[in-house]
Amino acid sequence: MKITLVGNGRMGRQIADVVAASGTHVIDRVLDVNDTISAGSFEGTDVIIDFTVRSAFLANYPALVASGVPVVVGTTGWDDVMPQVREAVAVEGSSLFYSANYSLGVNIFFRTLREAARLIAPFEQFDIALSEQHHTGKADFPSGTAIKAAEEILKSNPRKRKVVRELEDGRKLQSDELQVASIRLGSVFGVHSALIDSESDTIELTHTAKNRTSFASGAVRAAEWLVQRHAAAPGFYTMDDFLNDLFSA
Ligand SMILES: NC(=O)c1ccc[n+]([C@@H]2O[C@H](COP(=O)([O-])OP(=O)(O)OC[C@H]3O[C@@H](n4cnc5c(N)ncnc54)[C@H](O)[C@@H]3O)[C@@H](O)[C@H]2O)c1
Ligand SMILES: O=C(O)C1=N[C@H](C(=O)O)CCC1
Repeated sequence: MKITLVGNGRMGRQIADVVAASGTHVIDRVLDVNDTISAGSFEGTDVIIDFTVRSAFLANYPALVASGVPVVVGTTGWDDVMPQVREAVAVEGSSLFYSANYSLGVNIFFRTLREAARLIAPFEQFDIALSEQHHTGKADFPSGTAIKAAEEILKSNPRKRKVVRELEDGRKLQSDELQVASIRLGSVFGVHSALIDSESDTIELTHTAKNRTSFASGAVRAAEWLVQRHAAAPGFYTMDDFLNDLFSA
């Protein structure tokens, strides 16, 4: 595949390394903040992989989608505009794959968490909260991964109804509120924990990223899958579509 990278930061460079090491694909173009991006920027490329920042993604997604080239998006922090992005993909008949986290390990963590949240739901003695830690260069909080983990808990445990990202002094957390706490620390690649507590015990589920390789190799695998999928059925895809294929194969 000829891959165009949008974003030449920590993740863009990691993807270029993974692609170079694989010897299977090539990086066709690398576009960053000083490039003018339009639908025409992607002519002749097979797939676009975008790891930028919220503001860049909001500015660029109409061009990415209008190019007709399938797009894998790793950029986080734009969940609030998901309906508009889905609509643009449908109108253009293009394909876009989004995951807040392309690591297989994190996606196994999500499924484990979904089950844990379901199992504790009937037992009021068990409370649950989430924490995430990332490097100080990260622009968004909570992490996209933590937002997705929180969605899994809300779906599986009716005792939690809304997410609280920051606590205000003097206000107690309500029992139906799910706290998601964010820490920015040094060069941490990403640590996500679900903390389950009762009077008798604690259960902790933690995923710790040891480097960025699994994010990058997961994004490249998602790109391979999306190129095939786009040819058969263009649309908006997520990790669940990809993993359901992978796990059932
Ligand atoms: N989905 C995943 O698996 C996963 C993994 C790691 C990081 N991320 C997310 O990926 C994103 C990038 O992370 P990073 O650590 O590489 O960040 P980074 O800050 O190192 O890189 C972002 C890059 O985007 C570029 N950029 C800014 N504005 C642009 C524009 N208008 N057009 C094109 N490029 C532009 C910046 O110059 C920079 O090179 C973040 O949102 C992060 O949360 C997702
Ligand atoms: O380093 C980052 O930035 C990461 N961002 C993603 C998120 O917001 O969940 C994935 C983990 C690393």
